[in-house]
Amino acid sequence: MRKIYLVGFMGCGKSAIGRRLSYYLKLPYYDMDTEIVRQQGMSIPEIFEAYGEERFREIETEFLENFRDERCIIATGGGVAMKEENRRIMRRTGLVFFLDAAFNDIYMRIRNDKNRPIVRRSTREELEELYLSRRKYYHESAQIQVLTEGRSLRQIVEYIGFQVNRLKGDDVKK
Ligand SMILES: Nc1ncnc2c1ncn2[C@@H]1O[C@H](COP(=O)(O)OP(=O)(O)O)[C@@H](O)[C@H]1O
Ligand SMILES: O=C(O)C1=C[C@@H](OP(=O)(O)O)[C@@H](O)[C@H](O)C1
Ligand SMILES: [Mg+2]
Repeated sequence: MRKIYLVGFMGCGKSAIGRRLSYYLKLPYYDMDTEIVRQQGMSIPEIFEAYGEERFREIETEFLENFRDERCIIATGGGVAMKEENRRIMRRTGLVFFLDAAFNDIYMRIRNDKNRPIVRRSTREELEELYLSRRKYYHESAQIQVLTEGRSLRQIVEYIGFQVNRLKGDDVKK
């Protein structure tokens, strides 16, 4: 059962695109953060505060391991692709898209967001450093890179939809 995973840095559009792609491809959609918040009965900042980031990372892996075998779209959180185990699970069970966006655009979108604890605790410089250090892992996890700069959500959805249909049933590089 092949899933469609969206990976990339905070604010690259995983959640917004996942939701729209779900209508476009007529597939169920799940946002990992939303699912984890529901499971835990706490917001993301509350989980970070109460259990620490490490425990949040374990919860993410547990989610990927245990999620039902269903053809669906999953928007990951921006840190999910950092763990080798997570990358392995995603590539084994689906097609992974890296939504690549420019740091300046990302920063404008996330800088005032109170719901992202990493943004709250970091300076712009620290976030840019994190953005640069994480790129390698987004590349490693994804079979397909999507350049989103200067593109509307609709254009990105249509492009991903096209790639999904093109690759249907094909064996992509694991
Ligand atoms: N290509 C884009 N064009 C316009 N707005 C975008 C684009 N990508 C993301 N956004 C907007 O940026 C904000 C953050 O996106 P979001 O989907 O929450 O990112 P992520 O889930 O990757 O952290 C949302 O308001 C979203 O609509
Ligand atoms: O990049 C990260 O480490 C995180 C990204 C967030 O998801 P988004 O990428 O949807 O913002 C959320 O999982 C959490 O705040 C940690
Ligand atoms: Mg999101």
